[in-house]
Amino acid sequence: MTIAINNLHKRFGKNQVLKGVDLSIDEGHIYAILGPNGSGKTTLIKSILGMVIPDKGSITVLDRTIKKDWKYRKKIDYLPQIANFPPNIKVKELINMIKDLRNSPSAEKELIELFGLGPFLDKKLSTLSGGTKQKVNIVLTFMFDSPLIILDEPTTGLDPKALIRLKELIQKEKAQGKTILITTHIMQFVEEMADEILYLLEGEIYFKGSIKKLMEQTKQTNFEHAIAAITTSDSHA
Ligand SMILES: Nc1ncnc2c1ncn2[C@@H]1O[C@H](COP(=O)(O)OP(=O)(O)OP(=O)(O)O)[C@@H](O)[C@H]1O
Repeated sequence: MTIAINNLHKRFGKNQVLKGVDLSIDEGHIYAILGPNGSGKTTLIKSILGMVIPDKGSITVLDRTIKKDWKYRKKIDYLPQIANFPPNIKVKELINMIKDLRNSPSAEKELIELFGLGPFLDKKLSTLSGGTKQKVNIVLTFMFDSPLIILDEPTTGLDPKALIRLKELIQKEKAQGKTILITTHIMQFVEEMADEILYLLEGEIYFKGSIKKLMEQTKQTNFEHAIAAITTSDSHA
């Protein structure tokens, strides 16, 4: 099992965001973490990354309890929802900086080509468009070869060509046996990419299963409608 989460709780002040999340993630699949705005998707992801400290519960990543060992983070490639990099550095400086920090083999050249970033390498980050910045973030995420990939809203700002490239890239990683977690509000992306849906609601995993299972349980023929119908049907995990 790639990730095992038991009875995870997290509160910010009076806001109890996670109220006992139980979850197991198997190797080699693409999981879509879904749920309404503010349901705790990013909080769950950050807990797995050790960036949010849970109040209660346990998380193991690649068979290690994460509390005791931060080194597991080297095995995760993470694309944050909002990346805050220094605005005055150039794209190639940023790529080199991240390479130095990770000190692992990296394959940035092919990715720079894939997303047409060659002409932007000498440009400062502050001068890039939102979509171009996202392409840079995608390069930074995928240039390492980690068994676990976590993508928080990866499609933000991407044009159709870049979106196709991203989808191909994710499928390629899956074919290599990697485990991929994705949050997104783009249901077409989920329908095309996800093997399994994890639906967070009111601090718990409300539904876990394939798209087929979701359609059957909600008695819907359209995926977007099935997602919208989760809470009104008897789909509780
Ligand atoms: N560092 C923090 N301090 C205080 N509250 C926080 C913090 N991080 C998240 N929250 C709150 O926790 C709740 C869940 O936020 P989170 O970002 O995990 O939701 P989400 O499901 O990812 O939402 P979205 O779909 O809008 O991205 C929200 O009410 C948010 O305001």
